[in-house]
Amino acid sequence: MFCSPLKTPIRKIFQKIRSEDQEKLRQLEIEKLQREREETKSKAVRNRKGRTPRKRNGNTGGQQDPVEVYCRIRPLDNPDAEVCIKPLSPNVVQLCPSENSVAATRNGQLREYQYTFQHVFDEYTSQKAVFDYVALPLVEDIIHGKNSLLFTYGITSSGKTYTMTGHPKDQGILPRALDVLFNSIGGLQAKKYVFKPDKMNGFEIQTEADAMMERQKKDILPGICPKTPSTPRMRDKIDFADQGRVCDPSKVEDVDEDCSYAVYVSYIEIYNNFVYDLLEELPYDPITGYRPPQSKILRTDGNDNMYVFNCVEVEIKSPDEAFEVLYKGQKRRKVAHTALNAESSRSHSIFNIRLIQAPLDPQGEEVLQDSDKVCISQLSLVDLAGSERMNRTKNSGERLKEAGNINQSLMVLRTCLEMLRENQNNAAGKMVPYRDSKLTHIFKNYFDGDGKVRMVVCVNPKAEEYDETIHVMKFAEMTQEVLVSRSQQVRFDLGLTPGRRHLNQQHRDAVVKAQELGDVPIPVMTYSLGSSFPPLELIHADDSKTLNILADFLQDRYNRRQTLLLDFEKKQEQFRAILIELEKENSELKGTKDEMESILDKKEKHIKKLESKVQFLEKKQDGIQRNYREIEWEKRDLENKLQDKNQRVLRERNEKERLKADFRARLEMNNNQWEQNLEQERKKMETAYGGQLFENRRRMNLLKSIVNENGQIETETKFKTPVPTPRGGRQTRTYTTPGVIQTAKSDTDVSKIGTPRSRTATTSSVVSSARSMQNLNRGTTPAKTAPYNTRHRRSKSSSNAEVWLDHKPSTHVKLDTVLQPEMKKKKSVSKLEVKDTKDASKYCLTTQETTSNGGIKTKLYKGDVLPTAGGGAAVVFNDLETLRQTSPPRPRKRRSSCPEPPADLEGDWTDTETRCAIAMEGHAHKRTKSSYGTRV
Ligand SMILES: Nc1ncnc2c1ncn2[C@@H]1O[C@H](COP(=O)(O)OP(=O)(O)OP(=O)(O)O)[C@@H](O)[C@H]1O
Repeated sequence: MFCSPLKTPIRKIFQKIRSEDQEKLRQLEIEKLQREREETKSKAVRNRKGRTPRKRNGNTGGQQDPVEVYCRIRPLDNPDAEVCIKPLSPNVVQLCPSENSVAATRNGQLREYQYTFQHVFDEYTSQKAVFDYVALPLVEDIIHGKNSLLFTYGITSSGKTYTMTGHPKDQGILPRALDVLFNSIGGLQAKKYVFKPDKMNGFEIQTEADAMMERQKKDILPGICPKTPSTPRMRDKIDFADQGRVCDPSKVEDVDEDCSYAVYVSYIEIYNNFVYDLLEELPYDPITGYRPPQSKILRTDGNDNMYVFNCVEVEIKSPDEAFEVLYKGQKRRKVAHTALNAESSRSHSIFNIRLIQAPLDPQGEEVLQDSDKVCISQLSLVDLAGSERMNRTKNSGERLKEAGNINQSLMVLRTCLEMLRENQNNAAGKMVPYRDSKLTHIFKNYFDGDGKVRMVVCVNPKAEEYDETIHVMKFAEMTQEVLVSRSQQVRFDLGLTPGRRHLNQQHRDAVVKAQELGDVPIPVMTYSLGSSFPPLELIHADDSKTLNILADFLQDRYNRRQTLLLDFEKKQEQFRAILIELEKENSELKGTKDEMESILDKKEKHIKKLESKVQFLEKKQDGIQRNYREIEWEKRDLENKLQDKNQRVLRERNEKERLKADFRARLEMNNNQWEQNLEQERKKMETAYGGQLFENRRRMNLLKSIVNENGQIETETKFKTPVPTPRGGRQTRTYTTPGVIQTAKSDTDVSKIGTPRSRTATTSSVVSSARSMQNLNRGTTPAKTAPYNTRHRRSKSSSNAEVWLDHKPSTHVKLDTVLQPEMKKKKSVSKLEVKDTKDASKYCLTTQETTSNGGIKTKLYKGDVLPTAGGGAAVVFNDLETLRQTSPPRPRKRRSSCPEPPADLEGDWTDTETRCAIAMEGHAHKRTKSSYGTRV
């Protein structure tokens, strides 16, 4: 089938293809540019991730500061108790031994010792004062990118934990430090996960988009889909405000606003010289409960800093979050009840606050994506376990072991500091045994590196504590002599506009306002050189103060101008680079455009060619369609004719069927007619036979008497005629000579009987004539009584005209019997052929068999040959002659009047008759209903 062509739309299709091609080219160009940009971006990201972040970018500048030691005396539990220590001045304490002290008993004299510290806090000093004095400068340092270590030292129950942590209502250094830190950087914090730990003590920077993805993954999604109970999350949130916590309002002023900040905390303890992570989520087993924590190992990072490997660091965004972490860690901390302290710390705890800061990008929007410009500063707040005398604590078992380890680690700390001092004073260069204890190993960086180290020596003024306190004082005094390198404040001199975060915020606010007001033009970002000039009026000629203020102001203004110029130049450079890039892109695009235009020209030419080809094909298609229509008409015409013929054939077939049925009906009618006629004939014959039978019997008796007289002839005559039963079946009636009655066993027997009569003759004597019997029979039998085929009449010609077909098998033995059948005209055959039956009207079959007494019995079956409708012949047997040859003749005996018939007569006769039913014609036919003959 051909489709109808769409001539006009083809042009439109071509135009569409052309425009699609152009569009595709444009898209390809855009994709190419995007790919190039992404590649450059990913290269930048790869370069960024490959670097290890620097810990800090300041240098020591060769300056050193001694470890600052503060002394805090706790109040007595019993105000009336004797004291062994009293502050003499803000820096000096005096240690007075009690009379019971070991030193007093040993020396026998009560000697007083004075110790000078950075500051001495008496028992009335508040937590706030201690914090402001000791820890606030350290918080300032951490914000300025410096490291600091603050630890509390003292004997057990001297107030170390109280000083470091305090109570919710009376907070110690740690919570206050967190408060101040968040008060200072709260609004300058980067979004969560912008700074991400690299698990090697460093941090990497993520874009805000990546950080948002991580927030969704870690914080939002687990909240939406809570974890299974087998891995319990953090304990329920604690509201610290409910516990009466009062925030410290202090704030560090000098914070770089053009930086972004993030706070990470970790909480570890050193217990029995093993490091444990107090914030680690312990695996939970429903049967055994929480699994015990695994100790951590210490490692050195790329900057030779010690850190706890695989330690959990939590990013916190508010003091409350920090307190949750602190609370969680404290619950896990090893605390025990001892004789000297109800809640004695059995481990050294270290709470690390790490502040990560990085400058903002030039727009003041996001963190600058440069890992080299990241500063990590750390404040370690350490609550040491208290040294204790074994005999005083009366510890045993586990507590005793703990105490041993605590004392051991404190001893190592003492040794390390002594060694350091010695090295610093004498340049001894001895190896400091930091590795002897985890406590000293972990703080190695603070003593070897730069930063600030402060110690608060806590003292219990109880007189009984004198002997131990004196050791603490000695250690504290010695520690003050150890020098630690000073850190420099971090400054990111990148030449970026100072105050860009603030300006950006102002600009954003202005844009929002302008959008709200509608018509007002959107303001552009402006840069300022700082505040206006200070008052310049000189009070007197030597007013150096005003001049100094002016000089500072001008210096600051100059600095700002320089920074702005730098920023401007940098931006110019960037702009130029972008312009060059764009110019390159432009020229490349021009080249591509020319290329594309030439491709387009080629394609247009190709399209024109295709259009002319299409026109030619359209014409060709028109011609083909015309032909197709004509063929279509012809086809339809032929189909109509074929349909007519089919109908005619169908009609004729129906007519034939009808004729056939008609013919069959007529045939059946004729058959019925014939059957009725036959039935009538049969009935007539039966009535005729009745009279004839009587006559035959009479004659038979006559014949018997003749035979008896001569004693030579034995004759038996049997007639079997089927008589119709009242029910339409057949009944067999046997006629025989008197005294011999034979009855057929069944209808089958009757049907087997082919001839109505039989005769037996012996040849051993002269004989009577069977012929006379034959004639007798023939004379009494009416010709028309033949029951088998009414259509073929028996020949009525004389015996002279009869032509016999004498059928003798080749094995026939000729006997010299006197009595022979009379066959005037005969044709002898040993093998019967159909053609032999053509001229014959009579048929005789001769068979021979030996008898039991050695004689030969010859049987002659005779019958009429009748032509059949199929062109063959049928033999109706009607006579049987039996010739017996016996030897030698026995003396003559008088026979009984009714001799017994031979026993085998009936069977033989029947058997042979069956054998005679041989097909003589070349084709098969159905058996007729007649039981007297066999049609062949
Ligand atoms: N300055 C102080 N003002 C009021 N109470 C204090 C002070 N110092 C300590 N205390 C109290 O003294 C007790 C013991 O103090 P703390 O637990 O802090 O001692 P410690 O040195 O940490 O002991 P340990 O080494 O055994 O852990 C606590 O009940 C605490 O409240």
